Amino acid sequence: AMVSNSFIYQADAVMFDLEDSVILREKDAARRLVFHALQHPLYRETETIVRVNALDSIYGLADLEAVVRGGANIVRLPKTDTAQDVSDMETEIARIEVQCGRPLGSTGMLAAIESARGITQAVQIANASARLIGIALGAEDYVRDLRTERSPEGTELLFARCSILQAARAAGIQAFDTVYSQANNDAGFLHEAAHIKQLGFDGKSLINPRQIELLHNLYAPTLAERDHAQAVVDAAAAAEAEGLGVVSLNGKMVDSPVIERARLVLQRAALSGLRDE
Ligand SMILES: CC(=O)SCCNC(=O)CCNC(=O)[C@H](O)C(C)(C)COP(=O)(O)OP(=O)(O)OC[C@H]1O[C@@H](n2cnc3c(N)ncnc32)[C@H](O)[C@@H]1OP(=O)(O)O
Ligand SMILES: O=C([O-])CC(=O)C(=O)O
Ligand SMILES: [Mg+2]
Repeated sequence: AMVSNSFIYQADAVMFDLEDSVILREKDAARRLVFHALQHPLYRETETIVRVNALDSIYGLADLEAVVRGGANIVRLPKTDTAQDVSDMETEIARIEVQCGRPLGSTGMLAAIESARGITQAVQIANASARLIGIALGAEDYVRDLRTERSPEGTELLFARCSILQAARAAGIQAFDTVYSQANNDAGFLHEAAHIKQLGFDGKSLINPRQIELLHNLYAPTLAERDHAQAVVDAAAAAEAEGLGVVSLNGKMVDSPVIERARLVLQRAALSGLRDE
């Protein structure tokens, strides 16, 4: 049921999971279901990501064949520990693209880091392939590896989150935060989401449709913020036309970091709309 209607919820992307939310005896059925969903006309307008099983499992290669042939936009690698994991997956994706006649390089990749070993390798992982659109944290597996559990403050995840952000930004790709597992705890979700937005993450994996609007609303600027950003971008354009590097807007200096931030606000307004004051 979820596969047949998840496009209606207006998430930024829909991620089908073949890995840890699918029990072993359903792996083949799930793969077939996802293969067909990817080709359904109703998913054409949606960015599709599929989390496949790792290549060193007995399901990984079959998953990848179905997902690339089905035309997924992005393959999510679970439990990425090394840059080699990314390269191995990329080699197989390229082979399948050629074999099935898809343009070489058309399938993107997103590497989830879910272990202490992976976090130590975050920089190498983030630079392992030109196909990588981003890297992500998988916190449930990560805290298991650390021998702790998740807390509301997320102290135990701070090092991993900062490592992922640093590595992603240095590589020029996106950084995505992990799931918040309590689907009915809106306050807890919002607390964590505000924290990861402040750290600099581009977004977050969600497990339940109720979390979509909460996250969009958090990332969406207010009308005042959007208008201010527009004024900054307009002032910058006027300054550039006059050959000036720095300009003042209502007495405040507007230079290139301020302009970049204003562009991000406008981008988020376009993606997520506006939130109430
Ligand atoms: C550690 C990890 O690996 S996490 C990543 C893998 N796991 C997942 O992705 C889990 C996906 N999410 C879920 O299975 C469920 O949302 C749960 C188990 C967390 C909560 O289940 P429920 O309490 O039954 O969900 P809820 O009652 O809110 O569902 C409401 C509606 O949303 C739909 N829905 C719920 N979750 C999703 C989802 N992730 N994607 C699409 N639709 C969904 C339900 O089918 C239901 O639709 P309906 O009203 O048409 O019947
Ligand atoms: O990647 C995620 O956010 C979900 C996951 O597998 C984990 O937390 O271990
Ligand atoms: Mg995991």
